[in-house]
Amino acid sequence: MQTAATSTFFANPHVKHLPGPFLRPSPHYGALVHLPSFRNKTPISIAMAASPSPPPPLQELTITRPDDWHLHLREGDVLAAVLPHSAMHFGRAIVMPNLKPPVTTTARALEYREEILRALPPGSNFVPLMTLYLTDNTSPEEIKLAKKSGVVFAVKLYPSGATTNSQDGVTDIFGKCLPVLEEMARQEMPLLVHGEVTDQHVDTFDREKVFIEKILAPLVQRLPQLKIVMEHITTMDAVNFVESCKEGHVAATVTPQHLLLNRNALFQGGLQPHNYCLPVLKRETHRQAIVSAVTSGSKQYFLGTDSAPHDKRRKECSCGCAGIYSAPVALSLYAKVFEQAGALDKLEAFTSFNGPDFYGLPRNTSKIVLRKSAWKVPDTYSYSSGEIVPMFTGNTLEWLPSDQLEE
Ligand SMILES: NC(=O)N[C@@H](CC(=O)O)C(=O)O
Ligand SMILES: [Zn+2]
Ligand SMILES: [Zn+2]
Repeated sequence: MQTAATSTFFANPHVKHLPGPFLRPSPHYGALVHLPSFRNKTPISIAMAASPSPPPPLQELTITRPDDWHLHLREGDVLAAVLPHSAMHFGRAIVMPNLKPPVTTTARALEYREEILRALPPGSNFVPLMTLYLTDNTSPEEIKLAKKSGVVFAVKLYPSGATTNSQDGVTDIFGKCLPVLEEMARQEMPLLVHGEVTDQHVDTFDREKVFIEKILAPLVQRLPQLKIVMEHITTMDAVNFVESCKEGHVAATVTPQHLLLNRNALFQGGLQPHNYCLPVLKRETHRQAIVSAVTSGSKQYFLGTDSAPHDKRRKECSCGCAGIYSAPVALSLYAKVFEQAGALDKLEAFTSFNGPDFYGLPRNTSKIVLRKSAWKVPDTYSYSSGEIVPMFTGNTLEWLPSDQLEE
């Protein structure tokens, strides 16, 4: 048992009564399930435990193929290792630009896009949606180029020092970036925000709330036409802020960890580096506010895993880095959250409609199936220079996503 939240992880008072034409018995329960093998890219089989008797109702859920609106793919051997996990189930992903060095120009975004396309498994239709990393020196001209390229879909604001590879980020948004932001508003290029202040005097757990007060609220006032996505929201304050803004202008992505875990998960039985991400997990009341918000059916929230792979050695050390690798488990976990809230009928809008609608992109036309079928998360995924530990490592999850259905 890894976290506080897992104690209720499989308790599910709603599932027997779920309505909806998309739910039907699955013939696959209790069979061998196929999981991707990281090392050799061929499927491996994991034998599942026999179901207790009487077995629970068997179900499957068919939804429009989801997209991931916040994803870290990295480069080189890590990219090659993690990309298949996203490409298997997601149609598109907004790819974060916080590489070393960061993706600050359209020319670099085009190169990075090519590298991603080359690393895709054969036959994959996955589409990377590229982003630029905003700096104090980004020019309005660069925004025009980005828009014209047709492959850059957003610009990312990292307050300098706020998170992984943010040292080249913005030091003074109002002092240095207003002309660029005005150009983005003109070009309808969304601003994606890591919403935390970096002032060391501000308590870590308050950094999102203070960012909203000091930066985000004044920014929305100043540039009401700029589309803004508050990424990976973690607090009730963020929910209240998003909902105080106009639908279609301000939205938020939500990660599986901020829906399923509270800050106890960082300390459960000892320090848990694989539950450490930024913004850091918050107290239970905040988690509940976020769950209520995303399961309400509001169009202002959409799926963004913030899947952020780091080598095991860089997580399990004296100064571990921030980021949770969730790509292989994210869809199972989102389904779990909506199921626990009795809101599985709202899952598809969150995973597959609200994101493209906000970005002004078409929704995917193909479908995927989520089967109510237990599967075990691998302990680690090996790659050529190390290992990556996934979220909920070694745990058994339900809602196994299956391959693409015909269009
Ligand atoms: N979320 C994280 O904890 N880490 C992300 C950066 C980010 O999204 O802030 C990473 O790139 O590792
Ligand atoms: Zn971030
Ligand atoms: Zn991120």
